[in-house]
Amino acid sequence: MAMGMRARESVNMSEDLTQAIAPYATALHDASLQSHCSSCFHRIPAQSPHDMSCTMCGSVRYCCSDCLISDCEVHSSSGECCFFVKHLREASPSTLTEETSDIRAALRLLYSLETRGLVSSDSVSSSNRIGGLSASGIREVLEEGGEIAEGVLEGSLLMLSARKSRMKNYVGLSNGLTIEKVALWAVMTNSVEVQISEEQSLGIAVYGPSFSWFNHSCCPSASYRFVLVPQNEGCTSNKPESCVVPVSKGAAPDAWHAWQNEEAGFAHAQCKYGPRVVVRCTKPINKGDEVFITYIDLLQTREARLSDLWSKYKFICSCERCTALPKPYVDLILNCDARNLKSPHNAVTDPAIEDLDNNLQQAISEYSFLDDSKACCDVIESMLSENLMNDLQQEELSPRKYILHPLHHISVSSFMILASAYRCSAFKSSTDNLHGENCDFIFRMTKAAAAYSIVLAGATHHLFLSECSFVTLLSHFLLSTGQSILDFAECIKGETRKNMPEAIFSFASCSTNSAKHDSVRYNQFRSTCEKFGKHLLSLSLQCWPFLAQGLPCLEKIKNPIDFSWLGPAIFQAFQLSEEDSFNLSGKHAPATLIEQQKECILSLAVCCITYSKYLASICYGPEHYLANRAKDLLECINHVQ
Ligand SMILES: C[S@@+](CC[C@H](N)C(=O)[O-])C[C@H]1O[C@@H](n2cnc3c(N)ncnc32)[C@H](O)[C@@H]1O
Repeated sequence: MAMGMRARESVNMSEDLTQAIAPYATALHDASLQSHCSSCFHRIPAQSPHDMSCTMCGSVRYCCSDCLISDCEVHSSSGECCFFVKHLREASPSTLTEETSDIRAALRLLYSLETRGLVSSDSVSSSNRIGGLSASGIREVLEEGGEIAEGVLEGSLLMLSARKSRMKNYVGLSNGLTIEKVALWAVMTNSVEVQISEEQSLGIAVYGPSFSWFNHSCCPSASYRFVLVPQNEGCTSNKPESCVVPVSKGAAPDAWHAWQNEEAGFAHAQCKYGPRVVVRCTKPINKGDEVFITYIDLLQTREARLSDLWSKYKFICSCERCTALPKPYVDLILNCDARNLKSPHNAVTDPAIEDLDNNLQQAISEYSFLDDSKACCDVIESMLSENLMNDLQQEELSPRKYILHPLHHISVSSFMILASAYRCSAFKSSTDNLHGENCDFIFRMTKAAAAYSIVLAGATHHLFLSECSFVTLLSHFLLSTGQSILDFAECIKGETRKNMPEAIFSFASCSTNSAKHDSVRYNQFRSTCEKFGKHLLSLSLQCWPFLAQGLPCLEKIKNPIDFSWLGPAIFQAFQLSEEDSFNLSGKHAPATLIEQQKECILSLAVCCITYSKYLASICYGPEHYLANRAKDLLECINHVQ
């Protein structure tokens, strides 16, 4: 038996499908515990006169007395407070570095459900559900063993020990399951990362059926965003009617009971201040169709997506994208050797790709654990120099084992890491550069960051034109591309331009007033995206040779926005003018920095940011942090001009 959500009526893209849903339980990540309020998730200002912390464990902080009062019962009675005290006292130094938000959210969830009488051991045993939330896959994960199973076993023991002092009686289930294991697994498979700014996610939240019953698809029709309740204002629910209703594949009396409970306001009573989630439609949806969100990164091959979903959730995805035959264009292209670009349908997966993937993973871990961005860039660039195609004609004869092209998943992931690592190097260097000795180094790092982020955004845009669920990723990448190009424009601003004729965009965009009924017609959306694409293309034609110069891997890429130079099997996105086609042949644009190119670099930044703002308003609404950040950047540019 499984639950899902379907549309009550036909919905256009860019409409909110749900009201702001309050969480069942939340937990800040360990890294945010000292900087953010454990109740409302707002940042606690330095030296705030209202700031308070738990006097028992000292591990959670609150921004004001209202937040403390609303959270202290669940913090202490769930066992979270005791968990902090015991965990900090008894844990070995190695386990202290492990993230504990899953365990704390599970303690809180269990306490909230138990106090509402929503947990009975019989129903948990028979339905693999707790408080209406699915815990399906728990038997498989424990039988299979491995890291995740160990996490569930160890975490549930810590939960048990934290709850013991307050528990009236121990609840065991059949087959060695305990209520703690089920609650922890339910958190692992139903919780979402709470992201409210471009910084790292703050923590996790578990919502009731009205959010947790949305199933996954690799070509989803909806996205979600978080809304923090304004400080000191409890959330009053004046709820507009939701556009989705549950659908049950089989009889599910317990699940329906939980649904009715949530409808009656259980969650609001529990988490007065916690982050709300809103689901929004990113594609037109017909009445009665199931609505899907995504649980994973969509820019992966089918094999990687299936493996991700199996290891984290224990299900095999059978969505449209995973089962389509022949495979969809994006999946063919993400996974084929450059020599097979002419007939990607016939390509077979070469085992040599695993070595490249391992190299990449190794470089990523060096970057994230050792914070060594230089070593990371060296490893990835040397892999790309060896394996990224030079010229398609010659590659056909090449005896090399595997040849990458710029739309291959290894290349796209490499661009993503390089864009971030170069930006980080430039940033570190500029903060150390008080006397201006590193100017040349900073210039090179900033230019590399801008160039790699343009090709990342260009490759994602190309894939998005044939699979529009990449829209959310594209809006994020375009914003960071715009920011990287702006950093570079700042570096070369010596003789700043006076005007930017290419930067004036007059495309339809979302209204900035309401989040609910901003619906956009799909055809209008497609044509706006194509216009933005053409702008990106014409600007990149002028400045790409200069940006890629000195970066051997990028010099192989003739144009980072339109990839038709890769051959006729590559989906051609734009109707190119003769002049553009001539420029794309790579024989034309100069590789030195001339005045016109400087203008064009800034215009490219403006175009990326404006495009990102448009897409973010569609996916998340005009008040989302992404759209707001884009607005701020555009205002800043206008101000400087
Ligand atoms: C957040 S819940 C979604 C609602 C769930 N179907 C239920 O019955 O409550 C996540 C769980 O739903 C199941 N699920 C979600 N998407 C699925 C899909 N596309 N195919 C099969 N199972 C899926 C998995 O068991 C997953 O762990």
